[in-house]
Amino acid sequence: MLTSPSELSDSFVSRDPDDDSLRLECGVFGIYGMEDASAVTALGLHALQHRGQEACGIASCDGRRFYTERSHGLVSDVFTDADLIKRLQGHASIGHTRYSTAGGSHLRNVQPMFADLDSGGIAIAHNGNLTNFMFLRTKLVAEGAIFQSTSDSEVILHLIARSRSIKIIDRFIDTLRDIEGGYALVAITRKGMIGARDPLGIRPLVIGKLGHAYVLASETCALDMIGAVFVRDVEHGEVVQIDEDGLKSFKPFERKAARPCLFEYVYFARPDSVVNGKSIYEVRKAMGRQLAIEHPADADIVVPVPDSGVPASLGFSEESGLPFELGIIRNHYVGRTFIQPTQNIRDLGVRKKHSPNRVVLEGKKVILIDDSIVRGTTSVKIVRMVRAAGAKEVHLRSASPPILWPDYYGIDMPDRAKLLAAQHSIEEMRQMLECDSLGFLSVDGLYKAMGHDGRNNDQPQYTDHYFTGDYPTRLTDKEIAAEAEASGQQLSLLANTH
Ligand SMILES: O=P(O)(O)OC[C@H]1O[C@H](OP(=O)(O)OP(=O)(O)O)[C@H](O)[C@@H]1O
Ligand SMILES: NC(=O)CC[C@H](N)C(=O)O
Ligand SMILES: [Mg+2]
Repeated sequence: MLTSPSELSDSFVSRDPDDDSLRLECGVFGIYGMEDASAVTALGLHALQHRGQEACGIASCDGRRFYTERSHGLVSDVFTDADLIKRLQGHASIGHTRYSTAGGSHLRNVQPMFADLDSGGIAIAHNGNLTNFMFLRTKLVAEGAIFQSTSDSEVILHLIARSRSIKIIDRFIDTLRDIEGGYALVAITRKGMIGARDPLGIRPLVIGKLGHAYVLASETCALDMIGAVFVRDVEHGEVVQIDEDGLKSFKPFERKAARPCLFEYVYFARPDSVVNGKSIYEVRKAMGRQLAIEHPADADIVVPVPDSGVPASLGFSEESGLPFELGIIRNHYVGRTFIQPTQNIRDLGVRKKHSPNRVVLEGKKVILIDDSIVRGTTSVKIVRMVRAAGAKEVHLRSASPPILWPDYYGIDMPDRAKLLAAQHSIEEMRQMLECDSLGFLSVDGLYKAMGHDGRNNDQPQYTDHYFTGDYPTRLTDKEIAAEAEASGQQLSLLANTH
């Protein structure tokens, strides 16, 4: 008998049991008008690897036929050989690095996804998460649609296929009118490339140029990687169509103020990227400076929890005048499939990702800075480790506010029951994390670091729902999820595909 978990729990992804940290989302890349476009895409995906390490894929088109390759694993493991351009031919190509947020970690959910339309083929790659995907999928299946995956992104293909509009761009726009949530999309057809960003600009997408070729990418670091110049961000709610006549822009939605995701700035984006005109590195340093103003401590050194705690620690050190020291060393070669056969080995495994630098820590009063505390798993390990290495005091600081609410727009966050700050007071957390003091950047402080006077509560400049519970869109699926779960509804009876 075929059995599978319901789609609600199909977002299962095998994790290293010690790896409870926040997970990434996805990266998208596209290039149109370049010979051997797939090779450039592979390069671009290398720069977007930090956004998703579960799987990756590339699709290309030579104007007539489409070619795709999708696989589990890292870009450097999957797209290695020189034959790539023979297998994935053409002047147009898109790529994806995935960390699943809807649909499990199965090969059938890996992107780009391809569909044959009556008007020709289309391949699509999606970063983000649709908040009404269950609703749409249920409706489509009732109408006879046959889904090949359990990913939210496939809904987009079905809607494009069913649109009655003639031109592909209109079919695309019809689809965007039906979907809710966060998305940065890139797609190729036989004639060109399309890019789109959700009406609030929750997920990022930029436009670049490499010679005459147009490039679309989640982050500017992918443009830097291939030597492309940055042209501009795709605007919130904007759809761009790129073909041999150049780039056309469409703004099909009722104009709303943008609300990009603050977590891109706190954690996701690479420090060398510029997102919506702001340097990630600079704003993270500013978060650290603001944190030093809000939560100073009588200490000797400022130590980052690498990697993403580093820029904030530099800012904290600058503002406080305390020296910045690398008191914890991060091992970059730790695989995520480490198998721990016994508890003993598991305990040793605590050090596999981070190790204390005893020379720096011994006898010191340490300010330990991380960008965020989600479940607290990283923090408790590291505080203990720093103390065991001889630190006299450990003052833990988070360069973002307490995370109280989960995300539904493409970030894999645990539900409220597992979010440390949603369950405990600051003092309770301090005790659980075994630190001498604990401080979080305030919400207004975070907005100040982003260059504002504070949060504009009437019209927040960003989406900050994980800190405030103020979700910027409808959460249609969440509303129907409880009902679906109660009735034991399953999206797919196919247990897995390899
Ligand atoms: O409270 P927790 O549930 O442990 O999650 C929070 C941690 O997860 C993230 O780091 P991660 O290890 O994912 O990546 P990084 O090396 O880029 O900082 C984040 O930077 C925190 O360190
Ligand atoms: N995190 C993401 O952006 C993932 C994209 C899409 N929701 C998927 O699960 O494949
Ligand atoms: Mg970290």
